[in-house]
Amino acid sequence: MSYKSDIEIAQEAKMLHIKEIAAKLGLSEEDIELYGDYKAKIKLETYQRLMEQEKTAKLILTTAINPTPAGEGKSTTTVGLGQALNKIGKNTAIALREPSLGPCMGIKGGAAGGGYAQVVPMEDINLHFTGDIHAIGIAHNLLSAAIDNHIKQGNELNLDPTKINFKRVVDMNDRALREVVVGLGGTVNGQPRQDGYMITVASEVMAILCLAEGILDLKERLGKMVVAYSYDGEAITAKDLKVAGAMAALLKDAIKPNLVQTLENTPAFIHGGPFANIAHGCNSVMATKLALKTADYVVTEAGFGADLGAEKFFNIKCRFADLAPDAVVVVATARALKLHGGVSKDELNEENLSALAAGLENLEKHIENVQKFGVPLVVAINEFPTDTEPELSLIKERCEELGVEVALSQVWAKGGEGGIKLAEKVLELIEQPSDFKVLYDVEDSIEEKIAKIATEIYGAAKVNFAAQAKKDIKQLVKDGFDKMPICMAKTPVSLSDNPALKGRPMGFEVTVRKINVSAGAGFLVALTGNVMTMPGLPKRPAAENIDIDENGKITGLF
Ligand SMILES: Nc1ncnc2c1ncn2[C@@H]1O[C@H](COP(=O)(O)OP(=O)(O)O)[C@@H](O)[C@H]1O
Ligand SMILES: O=COP(=O)(O)O
Repeated sequence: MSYKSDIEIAQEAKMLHIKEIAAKLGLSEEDIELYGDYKAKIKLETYQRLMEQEKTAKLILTTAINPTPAGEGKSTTTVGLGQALNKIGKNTAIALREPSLGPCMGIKGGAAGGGYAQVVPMEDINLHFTGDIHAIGIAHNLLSAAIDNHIKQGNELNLDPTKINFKRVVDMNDRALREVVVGLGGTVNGQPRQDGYMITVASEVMAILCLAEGILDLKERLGKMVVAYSYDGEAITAKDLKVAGAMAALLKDAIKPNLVQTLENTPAFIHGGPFANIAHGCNSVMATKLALKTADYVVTEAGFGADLGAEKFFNIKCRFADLAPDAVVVVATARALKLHGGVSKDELNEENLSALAAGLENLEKHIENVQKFGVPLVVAINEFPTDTEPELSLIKERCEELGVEVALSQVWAKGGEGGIKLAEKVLELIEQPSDFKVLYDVEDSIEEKIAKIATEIYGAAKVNFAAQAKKDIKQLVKDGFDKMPICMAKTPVSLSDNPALKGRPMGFEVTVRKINVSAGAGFLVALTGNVMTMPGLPKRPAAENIDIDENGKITGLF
């Protein structure tokens, strides 16, 4: 059976003018800054005014099991559930992250949902959108330039060029930039040193934009960014380099959340785009709080599986922003469960009940993990065209055996109509008490916090700290940075730090090789495995399928 592509469906959308979408949320034309007819930013003064209101909506988080590289449908389910709730008369908004151009041009494709559950205009959203990620990149690279310029201009801060832990960024998957040498060409060009590039969404500036609540908070956080150490081991910050103000100025528009709509005209706040394997993987606090103040129900998502995005949503975003989710949707797919049951990537479309049954252990662990945070949950079986009835029934039956709510979600194929059963289950859950609690106390030691996440959420038997990680901990304690939440940098395809361990690995050990401080974001990043901060393009990049005609119509973007 042939299906319309995402972009074909999106280009047929009957969009309302963004003023009408804003009006659905009680926002007037004075509250928004138009970016054409279908995109807008919310003014900061509107944000401040709304934050003074008592009202707050019910908050639903969409997470998933450990995904295949293509993703299992969190964004799609978030959009579809938002559409379904509106279809049954609930005033609902969604809050998503904005796509990075790297995956768009690489393997993943867009992050605007899929099928009949997409945000639109998807070409704009997936390409430059309102320029936020470009602004984040240039603010980040201003700081990089300031570091090398400081060394060139006399190095008053006694900065040790071998202790710069701040790479440059670009919003593209470009493995050739992972390790570079800068400052070549003689002293006129500065002092040669090894450097490298990360993908922009891995920048701490992105995390800061997603956690800040206004310009002054943004500027203060930017100033706290630790970018290097002096020869006598003192932390050197963006404020020491005197560029925090300029960085904040470059972000004056990026800090404002974006408003667009879904295919069924559900309001969608899209703002910030950190990945969940190398950063905290959640859209901005400001966008989420705007949605909570203007709608009655808010559906938001966190990246990759519940061991990454959801864990960080609970332990970092909710902790900092004083949020308490009322329900969680755990997206599961037959294809990902078969992968966890041992099926190879190119056989995922064939029915395999024994592999599916084996792979269900991954879903079971994620169910247990979400339950540790005290929030009611429902499993959404995201139906793919290749799924068979026996496969879908097997997943449903296991959930029922576990005493867990479960609903078949057909939002990709049917839009909101395909999510009504899921929406009804979510509404039932929301009536139950939610006893949300974080997993650890920030006052615990760094080792204890990391061990808690690895053993409780991943199922690890033990955590090993490499020599460098132990050195990092000593420095972090000396600098007073040890009482912060932890942002684990780990592979998304396994509960463990080993991509090869599928299903529900047991008895494994997690090794933390390095720990960086994101002092502006307010968390520590614990690096495991060989997590890439600069992905590479695949053999056949998605970019090869993208084109534009003489009328500006884009094709091949998915
Ligand atoms: N039920 C489905 N059937 C077919 N394709 C789907 C379905 N759900 C999602 N997709 C596609 O899979 C990819 C990943 O979906 P997405 O919602 O972005 O996942 P995630 O947010 O978990 O990464 C997208 O290309 C999307 O169009
Ligand atoms: O950070 C990763 O996000 P997705 O799960 O949406 O790819």
